[in-house]
Amino acid sequence: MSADGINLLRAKVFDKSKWMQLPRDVVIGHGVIEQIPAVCEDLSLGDSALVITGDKTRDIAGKRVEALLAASYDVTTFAAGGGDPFETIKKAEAAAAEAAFVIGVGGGRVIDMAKIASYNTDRHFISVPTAASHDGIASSRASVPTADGNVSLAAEPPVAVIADTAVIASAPHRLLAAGCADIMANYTAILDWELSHRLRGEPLSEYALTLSRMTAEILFKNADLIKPHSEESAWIVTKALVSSGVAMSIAGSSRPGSGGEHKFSHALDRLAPEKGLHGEKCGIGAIITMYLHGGDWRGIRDSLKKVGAPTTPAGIGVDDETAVEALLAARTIRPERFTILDMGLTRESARDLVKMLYRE
Ligand SMILES: NC(=O)C1=CN([C@@H]2O[C@H](COP(=O)(O)OP(=O)(O)OC[C@H]3O[C@@H](n4cnc5c(N)ncnc54)[C@H](OP(=O)(O)O)[C@@H]3O)[C@@H](O)[C@H]2O)C=CC1
Ligand SMILES: O=C(CO)COP(=O)(O)O
Ligand SMILES: [Zn+2]
Repeated sequence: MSADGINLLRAKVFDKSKWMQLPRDVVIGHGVIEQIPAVCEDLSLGDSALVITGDKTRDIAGKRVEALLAASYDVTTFAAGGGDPFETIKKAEAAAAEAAFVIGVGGGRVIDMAKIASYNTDRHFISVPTAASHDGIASSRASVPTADGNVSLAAEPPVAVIADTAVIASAPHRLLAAGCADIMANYTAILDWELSHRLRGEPLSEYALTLSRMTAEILFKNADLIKPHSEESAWIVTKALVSSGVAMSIAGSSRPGSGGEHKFSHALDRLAPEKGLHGEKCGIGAIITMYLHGGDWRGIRDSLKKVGAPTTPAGIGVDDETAVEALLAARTIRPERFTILDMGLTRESARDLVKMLYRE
């Protein structure tokens, strides 16, 4: 099924896509997963819950969420495994239609699936991230891969975020570092947005832009504090990811957090599907787009190194020529989203950039 098809699945009573919807309860800390029943009660969400969770994350936290809710709610589980994402979303929607509210327990893919299923069935959605790997934790957008590159769809923002730092700190450090990289990419995303505003008259939200930049700045300043398997680090990064997601909800688009570096990442999703995490690819892309903007690309590279994120295509097992292809293909993904990569990049200049900027 296509991205257009998925929008047709939605038969809403009213259109909330232009509303600024933000989470009401944000609970971040050690052991807070145990507070899920209290949060559900606080929000009076109804008496039946659908838990959407992943293959690995079900054991990590999904089963615990099911057990905690079972005492007071009718609980059904939907396993969001692999396969065609739109087919899986369609099945998740059928399950969501039978429940009063939806809980997504997992990484970015699972959370996006849960928020689309919630949006298309008008159900409240609770976000329970098992990793601080992406800034979709609290946003009103969902990113779904298609043959033409990722599409960014309007989706249900979480009415609550419950982020247990004990769970998040136990995840492989690579996931946390990817979350840092996804946020550092905000720097170049907003430069692209400003460029498009100046050159093309694209509307700009000062609030969303400022929040996105401030979030990146705070993380940038705290990069030395980000350590593997530390709950303090999990707390710092998760708060930043929530804040970045709120910027997207304010803007009503992913513009504050997604520019040319994200298009590069989406191009790699197609050209080298099994290589690298979303945030890792965005961080690597941001080094080049920051250089092209004439900004502090070394600062981005050094901060990525500090938090333990890769800084070269080789760092995620991608060869230089594939990175060149991805830079060129990036422009064809969501061409309406103007970025620095639309400013005259050639194959020759892409090769020079990859050679110059991706030396260790
Ligand atoms: N909506 C938005 O605004 C945004 C959306 N995104 C989207 O998010 C996705 C990227 O998210 P990301 O989390 O990097 O990737 P995934 O959701 O694909 O997760 C990566 C892997 O990590 C596993 N995992 C998650 N938590 C843990 C844990 N605690 N311990 C061990 N393994 C764990 C997952 O398991 P499992 O198999 O259970 O899933 C999966 O195998 C992309 O699809 C991207 O487009 C990114 C940024 C913003
Ligand atoms: O990843 C995002 C922000 O970090 C948003 O995703 P898109 O690039 O698909 O809009
Ligand atoms: Zn991202």
